Amino acid sequence: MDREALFQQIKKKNSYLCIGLDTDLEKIPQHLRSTADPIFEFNKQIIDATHEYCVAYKPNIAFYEALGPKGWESLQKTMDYIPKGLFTIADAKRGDIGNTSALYARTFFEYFNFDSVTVAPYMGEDSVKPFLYKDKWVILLAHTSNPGSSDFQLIESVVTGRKLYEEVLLKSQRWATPDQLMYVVGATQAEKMESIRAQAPEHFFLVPGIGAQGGDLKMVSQYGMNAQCGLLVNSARAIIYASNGQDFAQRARQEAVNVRDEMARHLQDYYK
Ligand SMILES: O=C(O)c1cc(=O)[nH]c(=O)n1[C@@H]1O[C@H](COP(=O)(O)O)[C@@H](O)[C@H]1O
Repeated sequence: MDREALFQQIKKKNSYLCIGLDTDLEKIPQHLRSTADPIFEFNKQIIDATHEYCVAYKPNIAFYEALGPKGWESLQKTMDYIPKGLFTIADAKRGDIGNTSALYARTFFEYFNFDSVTVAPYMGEDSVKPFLYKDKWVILLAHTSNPGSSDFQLIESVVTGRKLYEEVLLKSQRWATPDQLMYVVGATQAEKMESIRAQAPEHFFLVPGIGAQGGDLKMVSQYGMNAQCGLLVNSARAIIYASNGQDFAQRARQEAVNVRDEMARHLQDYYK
């Protein structure tokens, strides 16, 4: 899916919500656990209940690979089930020497047919470039949402005066256009959103960290939006585990509607 098509989806649905399919056997409702494929059954019902209110789904690969071959099978079935027109993100945080990255890219783009994959920039250009496929996206970690993000990402270069995440933003823009490259910017970094947006004015940002991690959707939207929206804001646990009873899908839908309604207001404010 290209940038314009993504923007059209956002406008059509009045939403830039990405739902994280971080599906954990320990957390899904009891009544699903005896089904043949509880992970897929859960995802299927979540997708049915929420797909009208979001523009993207992001399965975090850890939840699937932890289950071995059965987990990969649940992932494949989930990918086949996600309706056409929704953007898909393999949250795999990969990146290795070139020939290995090329195989990771093949896994997620060719085998599973994801639109995008999250990639760690630490190993540099030759580890990222194999993920640059026609009509696919690299989503590069820039400033992440977790407490440890300050360990390395905020280290300032004595040569350039820039922080490491700022170097990532600056240098990687030479590797790919905003039609192929997005950045991960944590919602918990909302106070830096304005300056990050200034450093990457055109790119889409994948913004995880609202909901369970307490990030601020209003600030993210106010400072992060650009002319093509430029935001995919992710929420996983707060939506998919809104209830662990029989009503889990209905409650997930209600949470998704609530986030969508707030997003619709932010879009209206920006484009008025
Ligand atoms: O790349 C990511 O998606 C990601 C980057 C980041 O900085 N922080 C972050 O939480 N994530 C992912 O986003 C999801 C957040 O889930 P919730 O906190 O449950 O909404 C998890 O799958 C994380 O792995």
